[in-house]
Amino acid sequence: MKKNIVLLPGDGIGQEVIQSAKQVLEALSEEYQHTFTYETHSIGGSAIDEHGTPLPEETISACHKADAVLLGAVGGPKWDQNPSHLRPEKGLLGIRKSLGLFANLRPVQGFDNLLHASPLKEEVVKDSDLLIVRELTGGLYFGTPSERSEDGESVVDTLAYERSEIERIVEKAFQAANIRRKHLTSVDKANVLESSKLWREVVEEKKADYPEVTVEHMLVDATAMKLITNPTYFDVIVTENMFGDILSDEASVLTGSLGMLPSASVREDSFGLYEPVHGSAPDIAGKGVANPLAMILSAALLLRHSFHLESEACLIESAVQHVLDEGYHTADLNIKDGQQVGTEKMTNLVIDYIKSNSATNSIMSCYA
Ligand SMILES: NC(=O)C1=CN([C@@H]2O[C@H](COP(=O)(O)OP(=O)(O)OC[C@H]3O[C@@H](n4cnc5c(N)ncnc54)[C@H](O)[C@@H]3O)[C@@H](O)[C@H]2O)C=CC1
Ligand SMILES: CC(C)CC(=O)C(=O)O
Ligand SMILES: [Mg+2]
Repeated sequence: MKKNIVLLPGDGIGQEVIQSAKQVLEALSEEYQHTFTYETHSIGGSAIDEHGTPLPEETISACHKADAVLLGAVGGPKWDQNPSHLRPEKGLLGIRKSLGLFANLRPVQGFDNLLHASPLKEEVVKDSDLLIVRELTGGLYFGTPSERSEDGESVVDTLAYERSEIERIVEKAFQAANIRRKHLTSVDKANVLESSKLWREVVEEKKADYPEVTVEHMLVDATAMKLITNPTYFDVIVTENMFGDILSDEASVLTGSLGMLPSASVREDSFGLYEPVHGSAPDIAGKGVANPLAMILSAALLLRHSFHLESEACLIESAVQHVLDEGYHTADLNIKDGQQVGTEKMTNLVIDYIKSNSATNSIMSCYA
């Protein structure tokens, strides 16, 4: 298979973990004789430094031509205080919007050997396996006006949705629930927000199309509590952009680290931009200690969703599981036993497993 992948390393540890994902893809494509070509473009703070804008035209145009995109992370203290039109986040929000990536799929699946890495009790975390379907191109992060008054004394942000935007994300969530455990939790704040009332209406309308899926509505504050007290309760969660952003960082606690959560930002066709849930982690950037597994698992999602390479995706996931089972872990994972390794060593361990198991590829673990 011949495919062109655009790499957007971004800032901080984005620059480090994207190299890990690329190396894993290179090893895998060699084993399976695929021809993947890579083009690297800038986004975020590093793009401001190089081009004076967080989202250069050439980055946008390369992404539109690509078969899939891998993104590291953007932002950092150097740029975060800039005027809003220069904020690196505009670069990330901008590329998601430009590519029409309205759905962000965030699978949260614990690995057996990381049960102790979570600060939560093992019996609470065990068997948690959920999917957060986050609306990605609307809601509070995109609504206008979003500004500060001239005197600086008042501010406004806007949470706006069109019915059609809610319909398409809710449809995605029903589809996902239908092929998983058929339990959909729609999360909102309908006791306060108009947008949530319309959201509920749409979910209620759509459920007739999926009679086998059990649907419920849950307020976001209660969901935040239940997510860490009874995570196995959840199968698929669908929610507004900012709620999904916050709940997924919270859900990462179930897996032991934010460095373990991959994501796929997708639309109706098979194109996608794949990005870890975490940010640029300026506190550890440049030290060679970042956990590359969220980024590597995002590459697995790319292979599965955009290229339909299920065996290859599963091999990456099996490799991650195997390396963790062997006791290797990066510093973010609070594990007493086992061996702590840096980004490069962790990446090489994953690659070693891929190289020695591509012929037999016993599928040990796959995200739905
Ligand atoms: N998708 C993106 O590009 C995102 C960008 N950001 C940006 O990243 C910058 C830093 O934001 P923070 O709030 O600190 O969030 P963050 O996700 O970068 O880091 C939060 C904490 O988790 C740790 N962490 C995150 N990923 C890790 C990994 N792979 N391995 C080991 N430890 C990891 C960090 O060291 C830090 O202690 C800001 O500029 C923010 O705007 C934040 C979230 C998402
Ligand atoms: C710019 C932010 C919305 C990035 C972020 O935190 C995320 O997408 O998870
Ligand atoms: Mg986030």
